[in-house]
Amino acid sequence: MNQQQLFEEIQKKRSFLCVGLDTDIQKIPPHLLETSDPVFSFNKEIIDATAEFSVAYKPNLAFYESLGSKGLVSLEKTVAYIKENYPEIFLIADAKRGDIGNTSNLYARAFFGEQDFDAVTVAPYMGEDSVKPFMTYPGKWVILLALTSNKGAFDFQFIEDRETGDKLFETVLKKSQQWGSEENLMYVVGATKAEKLKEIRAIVPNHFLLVPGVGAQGGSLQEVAHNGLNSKCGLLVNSSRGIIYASGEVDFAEKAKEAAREVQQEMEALLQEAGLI
Ligand SMILES: O=C(O)c1cc(=O)[nH]c(=O)n1[C@@H]1O[C@H](COP(=O)(O)O)[C@@H](O)[C@H]1O
Repeated sequence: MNQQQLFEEIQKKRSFLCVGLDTDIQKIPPHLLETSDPVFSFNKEIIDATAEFSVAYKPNLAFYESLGSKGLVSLEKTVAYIKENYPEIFLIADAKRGDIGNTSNLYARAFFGEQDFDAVTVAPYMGEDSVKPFMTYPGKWVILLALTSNKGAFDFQFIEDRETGDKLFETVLKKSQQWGSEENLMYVVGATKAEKLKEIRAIVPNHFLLVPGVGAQGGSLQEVAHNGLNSKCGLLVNSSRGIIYASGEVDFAEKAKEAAREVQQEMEALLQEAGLI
């Protein structure tokens, strides 16, 4: 999927919501535990309930890998289900990968060759040769960690370069633009750091940003949109727990739908206000 197609989906659905499929077996409603694949059963119902309000899904690999081979089967079935039933939806593997080039090549093959993800989250720490292998697949995207939503973001990401005065996350944004373009590179910016989005937009005016941290982590969608929207929306805002665990009972899918609709309606108003729909 290219940038224009993603923007058109956003306009069509009047939403830039990414639903995080962080499916924790310990939080799945008890009645689903009797099915042969509780994680997939949960995901399928969540997807069917929220697809009309979301333009992207983001399974976080930790939730699947932690279940061993069974979890990987649930993930594969989830990917296949989305691709078959909702092919217009942008599918992100939240894996935060990155290693020496030879190894990154195989990570890239895992997500883009073996599985049919549209994008994968990548850590920039090991530099250019660790990131570029993910960019060799046409139509596929790298989503590079820039300024993350967690407290630990302050450990390294704000360290200033003595020569340029740039903070580390600014260096990541600037340097990585030599590796890819706005057609294959997005950045993660946490919603909890929304006040930084204006400065970030000055460096990357046209790139899409994946913004996690609204909902359970308390980031403000309004602030994210006011500081981060660009002429093609340029934002995918993720909420995981705030949507998929809106209820832990038999009505979980219905409640997830309501939660997704609520966010979509707020997004629609923000898109209208910005003249994007
Ligand atoms: O790369 C990410 O998606 C990510 C980056 C970041 O800075 N902060 C962050 O929360 N995430 C992920 O986004 C999701 C947030 O989940 P909720 O807090 O439940 O909405 C989790 O899957 C996190 O691993």
